[in-house]
Amino acid sequence: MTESTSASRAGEPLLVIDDLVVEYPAKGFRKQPFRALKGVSIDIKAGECVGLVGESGSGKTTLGRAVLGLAPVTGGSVRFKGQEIGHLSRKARRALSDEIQVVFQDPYSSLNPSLTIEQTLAEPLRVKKMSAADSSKRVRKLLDQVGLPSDAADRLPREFSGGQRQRIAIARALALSPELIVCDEPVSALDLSTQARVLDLFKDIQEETGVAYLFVSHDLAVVRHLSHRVAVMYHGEIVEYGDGDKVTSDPDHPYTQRLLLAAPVPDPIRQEQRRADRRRLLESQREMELQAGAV
Ligand SMILES: Nc1ncnc2c1ncn2[C@@H]1O[C@H](COP(=O)(O)OP(=O)(O)OP(=O)(O)O)[C@@H](O)[C@H]1O
Repeated sequence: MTESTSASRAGEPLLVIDDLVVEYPAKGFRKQPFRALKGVSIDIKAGECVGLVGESGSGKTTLGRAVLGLAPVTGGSVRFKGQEIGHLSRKARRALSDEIQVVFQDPYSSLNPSLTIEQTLAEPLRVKKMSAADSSKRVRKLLDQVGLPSDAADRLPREFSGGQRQRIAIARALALSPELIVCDEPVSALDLSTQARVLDLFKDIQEETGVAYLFVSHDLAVVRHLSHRVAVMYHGEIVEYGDGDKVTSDPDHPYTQRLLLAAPVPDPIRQEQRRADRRRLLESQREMELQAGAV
């Protein structure tokens, strides 16, 4: 970090994304670069969970990748603790991995099938030159933190269910005590009851460690569970951003209202009411568009 950036940004949130533009280069049938993020601004404070919702293709994963220094940033900035991280070399990115970690969607492909759980969790510790005894202690502590028995250490990923594998992935992300974890749809591949338990685990871990999350999901109900603030993304732009309860229960933007009404609810009568509300909302939006001559 340069002195000038750290001094001039004193007191700013942990992560500040400011007017971020990401463009994927032209390739194959695409003759022009594709602008996946069109001037996105959000911030995350230490210990906070910011949920990022939007439909498939809206740019959520691209934003998560930008925070990990893995997206082709062409404008704006991503600052972590005052340091610009949008354009890091591979070496600088590796150094930052102590502080920013990631949990991916697929618990089946994100763990190396030939490594025991102990080897998986000890890998980042070994890179940090932790002694074998300390590493073994840390692995037991991590397993305990994510609710797995210590004898899980000697087993292989294939011996675990999807939910348990996601717990192992979370333990791996926690190994170096990061300050921020990018969670990219971490419960989408799990059944509903397992989702709820893993979401509770994310919440407990945040309370215990003070880690911050950028929590990406297409599902408003999922981000509602643990987000202090929620950002809604639509076609590469943030269309609504604010208090988590407000955005997920009484949103202002028509796109968020549509997302909310599209989310299934277990009660069939409420579900039918939602369908009717959704139809009315779509009709009134269509009318407004016609009046404005937009269609
Ligand atoms: N490597 C890439 N090269 C070119 N275009 C890409 C690349 N990755 C993503 N895109 C495009 O950028 C847009 C945003 O994709 P992104 O994966 O960020 O969306 P998303 O909201 O995370 O969707 P999903 O939930 O389906 O993963 C999409 O139109 C996608 O096709």
